[in-house]
Amino acid sequence: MSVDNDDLAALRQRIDGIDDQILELVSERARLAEEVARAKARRGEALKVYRPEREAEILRRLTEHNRGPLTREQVTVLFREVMSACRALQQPLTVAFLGPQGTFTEEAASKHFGHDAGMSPQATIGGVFREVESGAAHYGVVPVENSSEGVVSHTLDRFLDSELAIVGEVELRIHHALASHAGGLTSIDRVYSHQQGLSQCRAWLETHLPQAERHPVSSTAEAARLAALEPSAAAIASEAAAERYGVPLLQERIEDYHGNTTRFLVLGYQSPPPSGHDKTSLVVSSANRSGLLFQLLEPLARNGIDMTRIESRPARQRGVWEYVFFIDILGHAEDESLRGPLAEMRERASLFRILGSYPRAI
Ligand SMILES: O=C(O)C(=O)Cc1ccccc1
Repeated sequence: MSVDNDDLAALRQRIDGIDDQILELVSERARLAEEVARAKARRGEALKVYRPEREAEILRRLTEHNRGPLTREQVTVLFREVMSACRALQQPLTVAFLGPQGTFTEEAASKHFGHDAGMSPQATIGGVFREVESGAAHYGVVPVENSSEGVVSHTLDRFLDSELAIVGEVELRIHHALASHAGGLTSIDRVYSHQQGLSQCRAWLETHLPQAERHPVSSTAEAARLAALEPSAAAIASEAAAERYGVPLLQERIEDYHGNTTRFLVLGYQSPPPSGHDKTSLVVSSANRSGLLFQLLEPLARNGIDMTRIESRPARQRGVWEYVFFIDILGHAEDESLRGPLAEMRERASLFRILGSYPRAI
């Protein structure tokens, strides 16, 4: 054996030794999680397996301590999986998401909860809300806005008649692929995708598939499922969805904007306590008179509170040309700095509801 081979064998042996230590430590962490569950049971306390603020704190601390060579994202993925496996030992979580399998929402849900959560696909966004409202799922994940295309209005509208709270947010880079059994672009006569997928690839479609009809369907994965059945149809979906439904890829990365990102919300019953890096989502409305939106927002401006989003939607139950505003601000509703301004807004508004305070996406 050459010296080089001896060196390699020694390095591999060290790696084996480290793997044994990692396994030992991860097992110890898992045993502690089980211990917490037993201690809570003895005291008759409700077991709260998923604590978004605690998980966010852990990830923030670890990524701050990280000195490389693994990236911040890699460290986050590893530890999310460790936490997911430990949580599953305490109690299996069920997470409803906009399905079928292979949607971007499923990817967002796995990114957030890790692969040890039980995933429950729903055909519609409304179905995800219902599944959590009825208690059939512990949490739900739905798309809410895209960096280039704006809001998923159905998600916002659904909040107006739901008691659910926002307990977290997830951001995901989105790459779209065109998948089809057609031999080439010229033989495609229809394109299926979620409305957001069609919009995010509008310019590409106009250039490359001007002849094809656009068919919005309930999700990109549903589009891939349909394209698998029709040889002259194509789907705009993720590469993973195309693979799952057995549809060949014709073109990758067809999104019009580099950096295309979608934000998803995690739905649950109760917002978590402050993590130190939080966001708060509100829905507000006031009578339709000039200057009232300004008055509603003035306490935020006066107190230097950062607003990251404002979206207006028709307030259907309140009459024609009445609007509600969905507002995101930085901070937690329980933070001292937010309490006063929020109380002032509440006084000025005809409708005021805090949808949730939750850790900002990492
Ligand atoms: O249809 C999906 O896969 C979704 O999860 C909704 C969506 C569609 C397009 C971009 C991001 C999310």
